[in-house]
Order: sequence, then C-alpha cells, then structure tokens
Amino acid sequence: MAGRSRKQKKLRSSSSSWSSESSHSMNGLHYGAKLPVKKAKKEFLANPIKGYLTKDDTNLESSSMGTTSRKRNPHPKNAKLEMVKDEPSSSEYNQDSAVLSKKRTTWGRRKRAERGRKGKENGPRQRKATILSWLIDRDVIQENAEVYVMEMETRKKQGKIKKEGILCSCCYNVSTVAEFYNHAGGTCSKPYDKIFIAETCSSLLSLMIQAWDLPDERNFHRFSLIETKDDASDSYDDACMICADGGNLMCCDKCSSTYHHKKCLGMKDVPNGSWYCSFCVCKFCGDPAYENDYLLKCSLCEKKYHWECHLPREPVSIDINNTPQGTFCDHMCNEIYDKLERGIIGIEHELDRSYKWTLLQNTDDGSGINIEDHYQRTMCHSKLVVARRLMEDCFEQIIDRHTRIDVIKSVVYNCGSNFNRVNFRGFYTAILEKGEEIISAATIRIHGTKLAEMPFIATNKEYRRKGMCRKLMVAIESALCYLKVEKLVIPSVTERIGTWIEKYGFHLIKSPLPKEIKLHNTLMFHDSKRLQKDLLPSALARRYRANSRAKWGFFKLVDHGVPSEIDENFTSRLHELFDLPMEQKLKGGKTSSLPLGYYASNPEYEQNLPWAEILLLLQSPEMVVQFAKKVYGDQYHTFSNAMIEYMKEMDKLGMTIMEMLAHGLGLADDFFSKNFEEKEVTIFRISRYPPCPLPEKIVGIGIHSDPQTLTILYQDLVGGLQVLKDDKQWIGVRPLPNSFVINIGDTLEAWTNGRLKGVIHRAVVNKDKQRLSMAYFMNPTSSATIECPSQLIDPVSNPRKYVPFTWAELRNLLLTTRRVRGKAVAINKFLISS
Ligand SMILES: O=C(O)CCC(=O)C(=O)O
Ligand SMILES: [Fe+2]
Repeated sequence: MAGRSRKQKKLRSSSSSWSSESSHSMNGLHYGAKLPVKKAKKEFLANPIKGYLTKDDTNLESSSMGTTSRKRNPHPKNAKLEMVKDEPSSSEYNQDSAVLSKKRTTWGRRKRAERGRKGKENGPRQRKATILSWLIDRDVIQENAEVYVMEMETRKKQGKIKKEGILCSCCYNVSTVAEFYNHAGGTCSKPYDKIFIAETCSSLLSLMIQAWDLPDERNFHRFSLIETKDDASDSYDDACMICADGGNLMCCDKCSSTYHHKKCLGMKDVPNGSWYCSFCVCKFCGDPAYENDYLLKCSLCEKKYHWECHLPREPVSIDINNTPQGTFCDHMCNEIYDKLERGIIGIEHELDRSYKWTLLQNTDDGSGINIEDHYQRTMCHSKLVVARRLMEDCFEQIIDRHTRIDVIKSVVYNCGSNFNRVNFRGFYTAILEKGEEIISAATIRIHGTKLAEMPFIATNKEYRRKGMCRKLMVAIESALCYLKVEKLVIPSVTERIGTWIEKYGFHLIKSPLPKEIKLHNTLMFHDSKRLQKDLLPSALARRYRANSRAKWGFFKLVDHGVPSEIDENFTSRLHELFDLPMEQKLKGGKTSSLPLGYYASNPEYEQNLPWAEILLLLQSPEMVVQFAKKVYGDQYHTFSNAMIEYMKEMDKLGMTIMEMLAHGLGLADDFFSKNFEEKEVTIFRISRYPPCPLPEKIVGIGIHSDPQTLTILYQDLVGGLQVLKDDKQWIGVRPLPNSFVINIGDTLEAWTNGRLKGVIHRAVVNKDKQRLSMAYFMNPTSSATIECPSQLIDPVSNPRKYVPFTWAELRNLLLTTRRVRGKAVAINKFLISS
C-alpha cells in the first residue's frame, strides 16, 4: 500500500468478487487464493450461491427467489469514496438474509436454484431430529442394533435402536431413550449412560462422544483462522461489518474490518489520522492498545477494554477461593454470564404439553460457557449436532464468499475467528424439543444488556404452522428478559418483514443506526433489513414516553408478547357464545344475588340505551368454569380453557405494563405491580355490540372513565372506541391488528398525582357490523394503599392532590356514588381540597 495517500490507504473498494486478490487460508480452505478469474468462476459455480429458507409457521416461509445483481468493480484501487452511492451491492455472504428466506443471485443458475428449492420443500422428508437418528446416519450405531439397560450391575429391559427411539422387546412400543430407561425401572437422570449396545457393550453416551469426535465433525468446531499470506496484496475484508455490503469501505488501521463510513457509521468524512474500529479500542476510553499495553476482552460481549479504565468504574473484590471464569467489561456482562452458566446453558426447561427448551453451546475449545458435568456437556454437544442438521435441512448452505466459512455450522458451533465479521464466538443455539425430538432451533448471541441478536430460526418441516416457532420465540424472549437484555435484533428479507412486525412485534430499525448496532458485531446479510424488538419494560417505557397520545390517558401497545393465537382462539369462542340462542346464554345470566355473568344491556351509563351484550366475570378460573358449565354443560372445557388462558396472559401483560409505567416515572419497577395480589377480584368485561339501526342515537357504552388503575382493552378491527380530547373533542381510536389499547384509570391518576391521566371514553356502534371488545380492568389488592410517592410531588407545580386511601375504600364508594360527565365522583372524596 506504500505510496498511497492517507485517505486512499483507508479506503478499500470491494467488489462483489468471489475471485479475490489476496490469499488467505482457513482450515485448509483458501481464502481468496490468487485464482485466475475463469478458474475462480468455475470453483464458484461448483459451490453455487444458494438460497436458503426455512418454511416456518405463521407465514414465515419462503416465497419466490429474488435476484441480486453483482458486478465486479473493474477498478477497485482507483475507486473514489463518492462512488459508494452508485456501487452495486455486493454481498459478503452468498445469501441474503439471516432469517427465513431463500434467494439467489444472478450468478447462479436459476434452474438449479429452483430445483434446489423444490428439493428442500417437496423433497424427501426431513431427517428425524434425534440423537439416535444422528448416530445411525453417522454409522456409529446400526439401526435395529440390540440394546439393554444396565442398572445396579444387572441387565434389565432389552430393545432395538430406531431413529425415533427404542423399540421395547417386551411391549413393542417405540419410546424415547428416557422413557425406555424409566420403563426398565431406571432411576437416575442419565439414561444415555445406562443403555448399552448388546454387541459392543458401549453405552450410548460413549458413542455420542465418539460421533462428536469424528474427524469430519470435529473439523466444524474449530476456530476459523484466516491467514494472510506474505504476498497478500490486501488483507482487508470485502464487506462492511455493519451492513455486509461491499462498495468503498473504510479500513481499520489495526484489524481486517471495513465499514461504510458515511452510510453505516454516520461519519461525514474519512478521518485524517489513524482510525480504529470498535473492536480495536477500549470500550471505555476509546483508545487502542499502544505498544506497551494490551486490551482485555470481555468473555460475554467480546468488547475490549483497558484494565485501568475498567477499574475505577467497577470496584472488584477478589475471592481467592473462587477464581473467576472469565473477564468481564462490567458487572452486567458478568451477571448475564453467571446466570447462563448456573441456570440456563445445557439445562432443559419444561414448557407446556411435554415441550421443553434448552440453550446449547459448544464448550469444546474453551470458548463457550463451562459445563462441568460430563453427561450434560455430552448431551449439549450431541443436541447441537442435531440442531445443526435440522438447520441444514431447513436452509441451504451459506458459504461466506471471502473466507469460505460455512456460516450456519460456524454459528451453531460458535466458532471464533480472527476475522471479526466471521467471528461467531458467543453464539448459543436454543432448541425446542418434544420428547427427544428437536422441533425448532434458533441461534442467538448476547452483546451485554443492550442487545441480543437472532440470525437464524428454523422449524422441522413436519411441525410447521403449528405455533412451534412462536413457542421457541416466547422461551427465548423470556430468557432474555430474565437476563435483562433490552433488545433483540434480527435480519430479515423484505418479504418477511410484515410477518415479523405483525405477528412477532418487531419494528424496522431506521437510520441512523442505534449505537449498539454500530458497536457490536451482529450477523447481517447484504439485502436484508434489520428489525428489532424491545424486550424489557424499560425499553417499552421509553416508547411509551415517546408516544404523544400518552398524555391523553391511553396508548396502543403493539410489542406486547401475547401470542395472537391466544386472542384469536378466545374471540372465536366468544362469538360462538354470543351466537347461542338467548335461552342458553341466560343459563349463565347474571342474577340479583350474583351480578356477574351474561346480560344483554347495560343501564349504568347516562340516558342513551347501551347497545351491547355483555359477559362480566372475574379473573377466577373457578368462576369461569362455573359459568361455562351452566351454559355448556359437560362441554364446558373449550370455552373455559380459552378464557382462562387469555386471562392469564392479561395478568402477565398487566404486570409488565405496571412495571413499565413505574420505570418510566422513575419509580422502582415493582412500585405498582407488587400491589396486585388478589387476582381473583380482577374484573373482565366482554362486550359484543350488535349492528345498530340508529347508530347516531345510541351508544355501545356511554361516556365514562375506568375507575381502576388501568384497562387492557382488546378491540376487533371494526372500530368504535372514542376518547375525549381536551374535554371537548371525541377522537376515534383506530384499531390496529394484534394490539391492545391501554386506558389509564382514575386510581392510577390519583396514585401518580395526575402525572398519568385517566381517560374519558365511550364506544359508538356501527350500522352494519357487530363489534367485539374485551376490557380487563386491573384492580389492586383491597388493602393496597393508594398514595403518590413523594418523588412525583412538587410542592409548587404539582402539590399533593389526594389523601392516601385503600382500593377497598374507593371500591365501596363506587358502588354507592354516581358519575358526572363520565367521571366517578367517588374518587373526589379523597381530593385534599374536599
Ligand atoms: O368497547 C369498548 O371499546 C370500550 C369498553 C369500555 O370502555 C369498558 O368496558 O369499560
Ligand atoms: Fe371503559
């Protein structure tokens, strides 16, 4: 590079070329060895750029292939920075998006791609994703090999190995390894160590270790060393670390990383002096390591730091009896690592209906989390192989164009590399299992508390469209919340973006890119878009504050985490209920002694006759079952199960919102939520408003505010809810699919001394359409004291307005007092001025 100006030295014009100019090697593969263009093209076509896809549930499946043009830049060395805009995109990966799509480039042969896709979609059934199936495929075990259980030094049950499990010789049932072992009276928790092949007397566990160690398997687990040969003319990466696209790239003065300085880093110009990327500088002071010092690397987020810069921030006490496992840049990374190591990695977490999920990591070369237990480590590695095979069955191969690294394998086995962009250290693989079969798998990496990424998620073909992907997503998201990770980012091809947004609550990341993305190494594909989801109440709270409607006393919640199937199922059950003959509905009708149940009009509000059928119940599974039995007799389960499931979700969501509001107000996260113990007094009101011949004369529900703390309101897409703005104007709250409207109630207004405002609202009816709404009212515990914390009081601008009162006191008053212009006067009794 000698002789080039400073600016030129920093810039690298990357082509989309698969025939590179420099030569590197990695695990025996050559990175950009000097190949004549023709030869390189031949080699390239022998490893065609393949699309990849997973056909997942909830519409996350492949559509037609896209094409991307790739042009070589004929004069890379002379390229000017200004050319960036006009440069055709070039992808570093031979693929297009991390998640859920299949595309190919014009370089490949379209027909071949088409065949490839069909092969995956309609071709042979997916391999059974079990450990036994893997061992059989690798010839480590023969299918039908005789096995026996060894317990207390005696041989117990015998059986035969099958891909699905073990065929018992006494009952001829095929069961999982664990079930077979239990069936034989086994008592320990390590069945794979207690079942032996009759012919060789080897335990299944020892064969799993053997298979993991087979040379061609072991090869995949290695660190990917990308060597720069002496005659290398250019040892820099050809794709931007942030967007994975090529073009004119600014090079780091220390490592091989390159960036679009304007588009991706938001820099106006290339700096004149030396410039170091975020992987080469201390995360605290921003300086690189100079001659006589070095940077430590955080074992969790892989950020580098000077020991001295870290010290004053994080006073550490060293326990000499307990040598720390890793070095951490801050206590949050340390905490995440500890939680992962102690309670998450390699541990099966039970979910409903015999599903379980586990987070796995390759711990082999000391890079992953340490799993001390030998059995657990072997299980973890074996399941990783099975998950890798499942991913390979769902996606086509992704070979990194420059380093020739197999991306899926390297991500699943968290292989490190000296080349930052293909350094996949820190990845985990989350799996969803039913019995011992892996159904879905996703790869995730946690970059400290700010960010986690999930580039791949795949579901076994046989289980698609059954909500499996969602099940795994829910488990991953709860684990990330437990680890206090704020955001999850994913790359997505354009066709899938809608699904991620509508069904999974993600939103598009717009430029300028958030700092966390610029600072961390997140796997990206050149023509994908990044989406993100806020996971924690704190992150939600920021969005809430940003929502200007909040000052009107309500907001719409989209990233709520309530699976859409749950409300879809429950609303269908409700329509079935309301469609029943009146006679049958009235079997569950409210009575004068029990004012809960079904009724057909609501005379509580103002003069206009409300136009609704209502079901009013409490958050009490017993009461729901009692009601359903009255209406449906023996066939009550379908209704009561759906309602109980929905109410549980509402309770969970309510707590999260309470935490989010407390956080947003600067209070302890549990300030409100700890006061909601008496779940069974929570009121749940469902209204179905029939089409109304005189919609301008009759309301569905009259003008009112909700007296409780807040209401989680589901409304279908018909629309009819209106809120009163500035005490004078009714504004319709437009329904959004898969969202809730959160109404602030009078009690929360008092609790926050008016910082949160209760909203006056009503529901109008429609001439042609019926409308369904469900209001879940968050009632505090009877004895909860409603007293605004002093942090929210300002003696001058916001003096205390209410004396402390209990929810029970207000509730009793509500029964006996009236409303004035929709507001319950009951709460005014606690106003200090009165
Ligand atoms: O139907 C609606 O949208 C409003 C229902 C409501 O406000 C309530 O039940 O309190
Ligand atoms: Fe209401």
